[in-house]
Amino acid sequence: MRTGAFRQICTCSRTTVSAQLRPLWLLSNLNSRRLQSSSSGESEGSPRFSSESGSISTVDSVVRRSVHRKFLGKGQPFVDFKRVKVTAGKGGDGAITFFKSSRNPFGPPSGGNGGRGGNVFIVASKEITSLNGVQNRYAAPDGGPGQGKQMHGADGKDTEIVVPVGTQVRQFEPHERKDSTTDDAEEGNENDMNAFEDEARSEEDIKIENMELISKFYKFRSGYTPQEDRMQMLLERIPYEQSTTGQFVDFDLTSDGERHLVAQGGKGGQGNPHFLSSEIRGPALAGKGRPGTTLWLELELKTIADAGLVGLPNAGKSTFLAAVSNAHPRIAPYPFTTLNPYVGTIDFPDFWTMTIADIPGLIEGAHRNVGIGHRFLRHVERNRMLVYVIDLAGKAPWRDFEVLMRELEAYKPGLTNKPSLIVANKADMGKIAKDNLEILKCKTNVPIVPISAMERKNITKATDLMRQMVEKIRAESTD
Ligand SMILES: Nc1nc2c(ncn2[C@@H]2O[C@H](COP(=O)(O)OP(=O)(O)OP(=O)(O)O)[C@@H](O)[C@H]2O)c(=O)[nH]1
Ligand SMILES: [Mg+2]
Repeated sequence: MRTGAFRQICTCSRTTVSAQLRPLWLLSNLNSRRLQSSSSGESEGSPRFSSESGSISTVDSVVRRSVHRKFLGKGQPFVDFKRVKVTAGKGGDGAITFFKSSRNPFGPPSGGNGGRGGNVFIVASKEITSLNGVQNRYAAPDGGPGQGKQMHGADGKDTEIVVPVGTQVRQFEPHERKDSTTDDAEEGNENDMNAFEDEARSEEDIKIENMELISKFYKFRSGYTPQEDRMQMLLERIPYEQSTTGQFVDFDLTSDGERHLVAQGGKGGQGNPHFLSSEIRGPALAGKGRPGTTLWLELELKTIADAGLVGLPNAGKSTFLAAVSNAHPRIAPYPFTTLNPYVGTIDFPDFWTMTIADIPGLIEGAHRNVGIGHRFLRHVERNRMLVYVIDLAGKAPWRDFEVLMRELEAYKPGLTNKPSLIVANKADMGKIAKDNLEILKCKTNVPIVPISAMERKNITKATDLMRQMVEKIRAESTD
């Protein structure tokens, strides 16, 4: 009896150790054994594998839990603000080559142009809901250099920054930029201007400066130095070589698939055939690729939904969202259960749909960022209509409503002018809820629908009213 018990303990501990040391090997082994057991009609917890079933269920439950967390959005932190440095690719240099043949060892110029540097685009996708996956830096690849036989370099591949729908993109200038990354073309121009302005400088200095400027835009075959008249010709060409400076970036991505160019790749340098003229018969120079645009962007995600749920913590916003839509938000009897906006879709029987956003609870002083109010308020801004979720079981629900209105107005004047509805929740709480409802009705003209989100009572009345309002807003916006 005692020996048997001891053997059983040994078997269990051996299984546990191997599960920790060789999880993959064990998992496949166990899975195949589980398959055998199910094909032979045995239940999962069959006594035959009793010592191992504990390990299987542990692994399974871990996997299941992590999948569950992922679906709830808990696996990845929600990010709604990010700063990003973006650099487009540099253009490739043009080539300095000549056709050669047995008859003509110094044939005509044949250098190909350099390829364009890769552009950087920003694309909106409804598949993602957070800026979490956006990196801090993006750099598109450079264009390829030109080759002999007039072969042009390949263009750099374009890079895409994928962001959620509702992201606002704005360019900003960080302090360090002034010194380190001023566009060298602009710098060159400035030098050029100064050269003419400063009469005190000697001709020799001007010559050196011009040569420096020219060498930013052109490359020469080793040992070749352009003569005076050619230097002048190259200086005159410089304005045409400069990359066009992009416009200030400031836009809003409001629909799925919307795509904007934010940083343009540098132009490729021209090959030496472009410098052929009646004076220059064998051009020993070519254009250099231009640098791509570098800029800093601020990305700010502001949820866009047809209706936004606004309420104090614990009012029952998430319970209402779960009752009316396909969403499964976390619901708990303590404040700030919801910390990130959560968008669900309400499907009506006639296949008409609308989106609804559960916004984290706001408290008094939210407009001063009390209770990280600013982070939450930014998600109220862009919903088409507002649904105030008020707790009828509270001490003075009408005051809660006043606080919410005040906070919204203080954050952004005019925000409360959006079409609104009050969903008076927890109407199942007996006399106190009934009395509070009567007082609330006297205090405001905003339509009120008493509901019990928990018991799913009067929900359809609320959603039908929301639909009417959204249909009206959509119709007005398309007019
Ligand atoms: N009696 C009653 N309780 C409700 C009702 N609706 C929600 N509750 C309860 O109220 C508590 C808070 O509900 P939530 O839906 O998490 O509230 P919330 O507004 O999302 O809260 P935060 O996310 O913290 O802002 C939970 O314990 C719910 O079960 C209702 O209609 N009647
Ligand atoms: Mg909630």
